[in-house]
Amino acid sequence: LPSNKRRLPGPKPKILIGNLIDLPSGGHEWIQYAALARKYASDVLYFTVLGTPLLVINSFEAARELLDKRGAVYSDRPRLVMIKELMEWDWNVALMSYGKRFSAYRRAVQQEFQPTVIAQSYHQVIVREIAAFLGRVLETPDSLVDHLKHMTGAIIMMVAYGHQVKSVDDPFIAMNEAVREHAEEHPGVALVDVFPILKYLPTWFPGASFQRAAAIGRELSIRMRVEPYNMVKARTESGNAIPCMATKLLSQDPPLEEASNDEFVKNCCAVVYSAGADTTAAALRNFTLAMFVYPDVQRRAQEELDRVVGRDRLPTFQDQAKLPYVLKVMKESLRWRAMSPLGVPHATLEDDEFQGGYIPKGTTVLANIYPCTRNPDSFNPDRYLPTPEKPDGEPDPARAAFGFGRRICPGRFFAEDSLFLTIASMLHVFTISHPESLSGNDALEGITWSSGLVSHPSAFAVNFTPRFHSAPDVVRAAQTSRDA
Ligand code: HEM
Repeated sequence: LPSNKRRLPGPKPKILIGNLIDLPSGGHEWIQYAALARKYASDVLYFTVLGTPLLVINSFEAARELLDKRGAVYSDRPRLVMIKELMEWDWNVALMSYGKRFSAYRRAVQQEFQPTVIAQSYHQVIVREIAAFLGRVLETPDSLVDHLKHMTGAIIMMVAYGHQVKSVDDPFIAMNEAVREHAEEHPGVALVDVFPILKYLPTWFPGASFQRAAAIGRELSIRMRVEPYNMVKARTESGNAIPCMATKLLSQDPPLEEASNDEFVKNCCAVVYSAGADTTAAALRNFTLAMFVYPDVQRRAQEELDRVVGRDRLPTFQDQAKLPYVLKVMKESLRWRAMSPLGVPHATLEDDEFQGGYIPKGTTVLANIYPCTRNPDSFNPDRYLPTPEKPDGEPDPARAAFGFGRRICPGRFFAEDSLFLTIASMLHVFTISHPESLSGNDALEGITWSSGLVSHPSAFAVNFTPRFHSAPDVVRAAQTSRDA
């Protein structure tokens, strides 16, 4: 640090390695960062790792101030040698450095997922896949994880590529799963991110196992972009195109920043394919857990559904305005456990100062979403109701769960819509319960959440019991009418 600059709070760096051994690891890192923030009585923590600065933000206010209000400075992404350079995922707008090329991609993705387009073009896909999902849960209630993978994958594949997923063994779902597993085994911060020089080691070099991992990651990166895209191209050429994001972008000119429209469309659709399914599935697993941990919340939501929807049909998007409690259950599912607890790292484009401390250009910035929301442990949809002290209720958790500033998730409206209707439908059709009828903290015993870009709860057993006699008929009727 320049001698006239003050270092922000955080553990004292050691010679050469800096804070390498102070960085939380071994799971639930977001809780460890929050504890460090309390220890240093600061909502921002500053580390240096082998010369590279890292800032971890631990409060909503600091995240708003830095990432939202100072977006011109805080919207870059770090170098990420392993993912971007070795695995060659640099085509992915979520990882792209800030600049003209990024803006062109971001604009295209954002336009496809604004509320008017979603309502016009995608609601019907969501509605159809939810009916199919409910049917599968009725048939094999023990396979929730597979059913969620199937549904979220099917929605995204239809929206992005016009591809109808027929089973959880669909090759594109399997490919996405392979990417997810690979990312979990080889998390973003590999040794090569700390020592970029390692990138030049050949794969056969002892200790260069990351090179072999990178080779697999590279192959997946290519297949993921090329294979679904080629399918759309082949269908278009044979006159059987199904309207979707890919066909729409193909009919337009590429932005000036990109010479080839093929590449542009391939990259835009692949980012939606890679970012859109797993996050939504994680949110729905957290929701399911919360429902047997908090049976009173479940009951209140179901009373509202009985009042508004009755028992002859499934809930629809048109019911949303009349289902304020169910909507708050959805919001609370975004807050209770973050699907992406440390978000995607931002990076600074210029030197900056905050609370009297210095933040150099090129600092990696993590927003720890976990402490950004208060009372993290109780699932309480009533927290959003106005009180005399808080006339607007507590802040909408979507303002943290989807990240911040110019990099905020462009899929957030789409994600919230899919979550709302899935949650309303699951609550309408099923009583969700713990197999041994446990509730409260006892029902959470032993459950942990994975680290990584997307955080999933560990496996848990759950019972889905049709809530009323005709519930299976209501689902079957919805499947038939929506298939027609
Ligand atoms: C519950 C579901 C979802 C959650 C919790 C979620 C969360 C996030 C978060 C935390 C970020 C990082 C924001 C930041 O850097 O500050 C992000 C970025 C992104 N998300 Fe989502 N997301 C979800 C669903 C989706 C969906 C459905 C799509 C696609 C339609 C999508 C597309 C993207 C893209 C393209 C980015 C990169 C944005 C950029 O770098 O500018 N996400 N998301």
